[in-house]
Amino acid sequence: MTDSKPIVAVVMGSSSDWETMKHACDILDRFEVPYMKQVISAHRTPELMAQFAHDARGNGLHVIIAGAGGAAHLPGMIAAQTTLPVIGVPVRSHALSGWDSLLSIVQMPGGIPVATTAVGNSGATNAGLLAVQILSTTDERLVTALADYRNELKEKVAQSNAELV
Ligand SMILES: Nc1c(C(=O)O)ncn1[C@@H]1O[C@H](COP(=O)(O)O)[C@@H](O)[C@H]1O
Repeated sequence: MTDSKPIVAVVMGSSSDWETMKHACDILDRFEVPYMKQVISAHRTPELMAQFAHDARGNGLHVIIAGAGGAAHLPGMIAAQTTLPVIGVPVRSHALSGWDSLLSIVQMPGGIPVATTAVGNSGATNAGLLAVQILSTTDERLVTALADYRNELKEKVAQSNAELV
């Protein structure tokens, strides 16, 4: 994380979600996007969640990434209280392998969107990338950095094909 004022927040329902949510932070680190990370729970800390959501735009945030598992109400409840874009990451649950997390996040009522990713680590990676892509609409440095990232993906595929023969 850089020392600049955070423009992305990565929040999660429990510290047990960190193993997943760190993948979003890895992307933000790579693209040198300043971010904050915090455990906030709609269930366990409802007042903190409401305060965070209400203050988010005024505090300079541009995008919120919210990860939660099980009855994953956190992304939707934050989205209900801010007009910033909210990206929801369904964390894989033990009991139901993340189906519960996914369905809790994805089925938002019309009017209050949450951009929902895939379950688990690659979902968190994509949440980080989607945040960077949103920020890139007003930041040319990120446009170039995203193009470099896509080229690296192509090179990795070419490399894996070279190793197949
Ligand atoms: N889904 C939520 C919310 C919420 O949505 O506000 N708060 C905690 N949790 C989830 O409970 C799971 C188990 O948490 P613990 O490991 O702390 O028992 C975590 O995946 C967390 O995201």
